[in-house]
Amino acid sequence: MPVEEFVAGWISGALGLVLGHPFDTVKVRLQTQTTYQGITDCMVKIYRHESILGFFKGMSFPIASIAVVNSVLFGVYSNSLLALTATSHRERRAQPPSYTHVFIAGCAGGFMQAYCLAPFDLIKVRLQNQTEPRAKPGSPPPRYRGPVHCATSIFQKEGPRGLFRGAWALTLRDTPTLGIYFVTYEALCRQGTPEGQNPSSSTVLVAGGFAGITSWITATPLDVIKSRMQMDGLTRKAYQGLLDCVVSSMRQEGPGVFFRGLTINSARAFPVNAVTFLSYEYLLRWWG
Ligand SMILES: C[N+](C)(C)CCCC[C@H](N)C(=O)O
Repeated sequence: MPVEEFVAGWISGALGLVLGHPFDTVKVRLQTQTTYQGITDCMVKIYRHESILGFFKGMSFPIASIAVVNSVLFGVYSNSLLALTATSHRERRAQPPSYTHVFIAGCAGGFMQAYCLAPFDLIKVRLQNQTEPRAKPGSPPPRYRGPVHCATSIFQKEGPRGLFRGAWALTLRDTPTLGIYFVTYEALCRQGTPEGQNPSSSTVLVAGGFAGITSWITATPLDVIKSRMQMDGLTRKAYQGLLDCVVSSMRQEGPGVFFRGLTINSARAFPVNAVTFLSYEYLLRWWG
């Protein structure tokens, strides 16, 4: 099994992640808290109360976990294509796989990475939702002191299954939308590149950026549900399950609730995925 794809997936994912984390914090807050009027209000409040560090809450853990998550996504994707089409990544420019194969391989990668991502994403969301300023003398300490403390408290209070809270919503969110992600990337790359050649850097940046946007647009409704399920059970249990979360969110807040965080998700998705695909392509070319 070729491993370059796993390593390239990890490095490129980490680069994209740092760039996109501040957007991600704003998004999670908008989706799960009602105290903010919109993106700007949320950004100003985070900055005032929590300083610039507020935007980077919960980042150290995703950086570590992206090693697993992105390498699983890209590694499984590329190896599934190898199984489906019998072509390695080097041969795929000359013999491009069909979009159906790209979609299936993308879904396979998405499904596998969702399970690895679930506990890490849960911890990220819980930490991002802590609004207490850091280390202010006299103020009550936040519920979780950091990622490890967060993981152990969830484990103790909610059991091992607690670490997989929201995992179903996450799998449903990621399986089809990562299929869409790779299909968009491939389609845009092919359109901007003469046959048989490697796409140029600018083509890769644009194709990667739009792949991120289309994938996030389609993922946002389930992203809202996923974040809410992950926060559920912290103080009291509000939802009976995934469907109940969909129905009660819709009843209480109207259909617009499913698009919370869409603008910020898209704004974040372009740079993050442009950088992810550019570094992924270059690392693979560099390794021959
Ligand atoms: C499928 N879904 C849109 C949910 C995620 C796509 C992940 C791509 C990239 N790691 C990012 O964080 O943007």
